[in-house]
Amino acid sequence: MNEKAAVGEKAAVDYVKDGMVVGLGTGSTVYYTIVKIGEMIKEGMKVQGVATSVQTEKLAEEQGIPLLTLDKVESIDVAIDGADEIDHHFYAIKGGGGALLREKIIARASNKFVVVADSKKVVQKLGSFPLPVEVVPFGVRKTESYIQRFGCQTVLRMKGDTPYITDNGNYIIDCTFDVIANPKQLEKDLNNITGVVENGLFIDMVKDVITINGDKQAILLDKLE
Ligand SMILES: O=C(CO)[C@H](O)[C@H](O)COP(=O)(O)O
Repeated sequence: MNEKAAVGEKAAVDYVKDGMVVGLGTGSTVYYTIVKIGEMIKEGMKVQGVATSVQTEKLAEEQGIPLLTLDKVESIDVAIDGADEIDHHFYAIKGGGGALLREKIIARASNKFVVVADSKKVVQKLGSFPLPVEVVPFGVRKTESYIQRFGCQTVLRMKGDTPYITDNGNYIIDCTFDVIANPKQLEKDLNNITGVVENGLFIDMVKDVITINGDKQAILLDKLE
């Protein structure tokens, strides 16, 4: 079994229980969680999902997972999602797939937020992966210049010849820092810029991380406090 399948399926089996409302992340790792939840439902378990993207909505529907909108649920028991990078303090970069805003809203609304990450995603320091920042299209070049003041190189994400558009109708600026020295502060600073909607740093949100150890087993990562 590949690493993504191993961590993705373990999350479904270990965290999703009968009667739960589950936040369904976006991407190629949580794909395996969603497919597994679909199987569990076919075997008789009652689970409802809240999707973090249009892409996940489609996948969940294909797998027979009943969906609710966020404002219809009282609380989300657990949300499960991938990450682009995660460190040992459980700070994460997300948004490689462009779904960071809905992912963060759903992670925030969940009683427990679990990240599924193959071994390549676990890093000592965040920053090798360009940090996605969702911005409103109006005045994007101005917003980009304010972001650059934090010492990064920026690229407006494109899809073909036109800017990539998120499910919320916004743009994404990918920001290369190499190393993010203080993720906690940077998360706040970026969100203080007028024109920034949200950034892909997830700070003090992740409760558990499922990854792969040296023996190729899916395990819970130890957290450095
Ligand atoms: O944040 C995300 C999407 O916005 C994904 O969770 C992240 O990009 C990881 O994706 P994958 O599991 O495909 O590597």
